[in-house]
Amino acid sequence: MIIAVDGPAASGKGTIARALAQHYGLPHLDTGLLYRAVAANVARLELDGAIEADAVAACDFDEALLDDPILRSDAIGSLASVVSAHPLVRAALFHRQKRFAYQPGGAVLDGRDIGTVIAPDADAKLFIRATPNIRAKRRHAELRAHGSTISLDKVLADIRARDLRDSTRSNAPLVPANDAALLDTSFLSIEASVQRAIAIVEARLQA
Ligand SMILES: Nc1ncnc2c1ncn2[C@@H]1O[C@H](COP(=O)(O)OP(=O)(O)OP(=O)(O)O)[C@@H](O)[C@H]1O
Ligand SMILES: Nc1ccn([C@@H]2O[C@H](COP(=O)(O)O)[C@@H](O)[C@H]2O)c(=O)n1
Repeated sequence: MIIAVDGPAASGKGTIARALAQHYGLPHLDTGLLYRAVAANVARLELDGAIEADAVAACDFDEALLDDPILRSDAIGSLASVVSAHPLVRAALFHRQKRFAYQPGGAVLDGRDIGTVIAPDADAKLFIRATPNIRAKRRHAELRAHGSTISLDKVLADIRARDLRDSTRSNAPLVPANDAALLDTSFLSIEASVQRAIAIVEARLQA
């Protein structure tokens, strides 16, 4: 079974995807981490992420980078959204994601284009939403808990900029797949969001 979980920054898709993976005993891939690793590599090599050739040169990153806490920073999230707009960067990461999705037994993937591009025939597709203000508050609390001193206003501005960039790029934009179930977590607890997500998957499996 393949479960695709998409949605904008800090909507809760990763939290839900991890819980679904645990519930169904499936492996999980946070595809945003791959783009964040490219961004961190761009920064490390002092390249310009807005230049496609520079971003492509950073796609060959060390696997250990995926565990580096630097990937969780707000700045790397924003740079990831810049490098991810380049078609050749998306092409460089495409097969890895596809292989993960179509491995024997299935998988859960979360990102921006899982239901539309990576696994268009996924058994269940969820598109997770929450208001920008609520997403910013959640992400701000998370960053602060990890020692960041970033302001809530800056987090909100970055989330709005990222939403715009991710949803208006020409290649694999952030849009719900036609057959995705929409789940707004704005006024749901994590527990309630996960229960709704499981109910959606169950309904899809029985359809
Ligand atoms: N329903 C919820 N209620 C309160 N907090 C939540 C809820 N869902 C997620 N969170 C918290 O919000 C933050 C962002 O959630 P999460 O990392 O799952 O979002 P995401 O969409 O995967 O973000 P990213 O943009 O990094 O991919 C985390 O700190 C998480 O614990
Ligand atoms: N399937 C994906 C996943 C992510 N991106 C881009 O990466 C940025 C960081 O992603 P997070 O999920 O870790 O926030 C995101 O803003 C997207 O630009 C993507 O394009 N496709």
